[in-house]
Amino acid sequence: IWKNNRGLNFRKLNSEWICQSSLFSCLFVHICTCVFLVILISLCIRLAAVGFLTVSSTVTMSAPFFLGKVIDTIYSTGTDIETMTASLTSLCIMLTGVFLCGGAANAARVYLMEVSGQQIIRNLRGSIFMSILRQEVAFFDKNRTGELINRLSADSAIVGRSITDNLSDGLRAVAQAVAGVSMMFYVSPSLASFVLLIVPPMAALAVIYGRYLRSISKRTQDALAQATQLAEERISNLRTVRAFGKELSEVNAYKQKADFVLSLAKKEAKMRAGFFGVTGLSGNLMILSVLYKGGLLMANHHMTVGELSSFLMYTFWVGISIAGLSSFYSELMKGFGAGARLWELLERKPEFPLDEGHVLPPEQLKGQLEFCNVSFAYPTRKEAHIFQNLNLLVPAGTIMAVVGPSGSGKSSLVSLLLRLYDPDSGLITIDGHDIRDLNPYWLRAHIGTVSQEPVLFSCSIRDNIAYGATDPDAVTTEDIYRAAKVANAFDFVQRFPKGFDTVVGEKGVLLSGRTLWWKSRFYSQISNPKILLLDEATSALDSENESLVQEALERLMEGRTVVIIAHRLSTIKNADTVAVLDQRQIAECGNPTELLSNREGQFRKLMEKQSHEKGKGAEFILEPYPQKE
Ligand SMILES: Nc1ncnc2c1ncn2[C@@H]1O[C@H](COP(=O)(O)OP(=O)(O)OP(=O)(O)O)[C@@H](O)[C@H]1O
Repeated sequence: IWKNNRGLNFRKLNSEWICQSSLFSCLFVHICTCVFLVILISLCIRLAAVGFLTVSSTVTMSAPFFLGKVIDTIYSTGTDIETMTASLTSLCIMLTGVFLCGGAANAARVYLMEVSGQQIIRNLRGSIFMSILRQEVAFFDKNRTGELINRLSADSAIVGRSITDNLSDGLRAVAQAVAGVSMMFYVSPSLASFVLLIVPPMAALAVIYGRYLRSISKRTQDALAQATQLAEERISNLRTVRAFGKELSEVNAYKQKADFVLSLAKKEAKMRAGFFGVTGLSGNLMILSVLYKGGLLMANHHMTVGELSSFLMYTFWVGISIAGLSSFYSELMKGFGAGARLWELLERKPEFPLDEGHVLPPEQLKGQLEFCNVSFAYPTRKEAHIFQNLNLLVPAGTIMAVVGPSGSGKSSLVSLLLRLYDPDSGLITIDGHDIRDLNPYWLRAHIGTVSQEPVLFSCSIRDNIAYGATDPDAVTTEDIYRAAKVANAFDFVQRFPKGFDTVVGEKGVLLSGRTLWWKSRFYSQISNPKILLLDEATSALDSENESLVQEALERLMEGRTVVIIAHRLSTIKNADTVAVLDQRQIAECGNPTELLSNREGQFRKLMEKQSHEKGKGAEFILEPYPQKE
């Protein structure tokens, strides 16, 4: 306002504007404060965890030094029982206090790391889920559901664990190894240099092992994703599996996939066993060499018994830390292996961004649809062209029926209009605007679809209906009842004991099959779209339901641009125009009665074929074909 209205008289600003702007600034400040606090708290949690880690590691690593002092006290005080008791008591009381602090710090560290680890996994899963849902439809043609679910659940858990709990344990092992080695040098530099000769060969072994583990972990997660993919597909299509009696062969197929996972796990186990065997052996060799060389140093009075004991304990601790480090390294490499695909998924930019850089058309939508020289092939089957230079115009407010043989591309037209795919060349426009320039959310909100395979989510019928609205929370019960009445389904749903609160099962199977799927999907046209795409809308209905739905459809089609994709005469009887799809183009387009009167025409032949299939003669088509008034 300051920039654009320099001549603005501030006295003229009304109090409502001032109230609103101060409300917005308050809200803005509140949001900023909340975000800042959340960041501060999570930072504090991590800092506190690191603090507790430092305290617990310092206490742990100082223990051998003080225990060595206790031993030396025992030796130096000789046989004077009273002095020894006094010295030992004070030393032990002091050390018990220190150890208590160390124990408490360790418990706090484990708790904090566990909590922040779970937070990281939650955030990771949220980001992956968002990244999956943002991808274009063609991505889901190439990547199967089961595989993606495996990435979301199993892979993210492995990656999360490897960078949280594991990282905390790894940091602790590093801190303790560094402190232990330093103390070993402090207690006896010559003994330390001798013992640590074993480290370089162990490090080389660890690098080789890490590389192997990383690649095998990637292969294992891929194999697991394939097994999950098979299971997901078969479980979600259980009725087909049961109908063909394929349970046993499917179990065998799954077992084969699981066997492959097992064989990879066995390879990993062999490698792990070898590595941990070698690290265990080297730990014992270190202890042995300490005793050997340390014994000699003691004999030459270069070391006291307390120093040797401290050194021995440090060697134990360093050994344990190295074992911890190798398991940290293994888990980290496993995490990297499992994470490779996750990063790909997180990094992947969808081919059509959901909302960036798009505009809303300035004027009110009328609903004219046009395909201009459209050529298209599915990204997974680039060689099979679905359309080549296809042209089609659907004037605003008219009803166009698209017919054609199976596989001619009728449903593909709908997919292109919804911008689930982009054409390879040519233009698709709505009111003259290229749909690629329009905001996809806006586009889909103004196009209502009733698809061949409508799906219900496993929640109440009420929630399923509200799902179609732009803001489901704003949908009132009256809106839901109205949508159901328009769809001729109000009485039908009210007959359920819980009415609109009836929870439907997976894919709506708790209700009476496909009839309800279709109807319920239809309720979701609650957003009152200007353009309706009906894909095989009534193909799954019995005659009673078909007439109910037909009646509802007729009511709904009023004043909208409608594209009906159907084979049936009954479903296209209201059409103003019929377009026949064949050979990747529109073969015929015109008034249905005129098209039917052409005996050599494609539409006539299609309809004749259908009426013969129904056991009726060709006359059937011409005689009762309803004339639109
Ligand atoms: N996602 C996809 N990926 C690759 N090919 C596809 C995809 N969807 C459909 N097809 C293929 O595109 C062609 C046209 O399919 P489409 O479903 O549009 O035809 P249709 O005329 O609606 O068929 P029907 O009447 O049998 O439903 C078919 O050969 C089909 O196998």
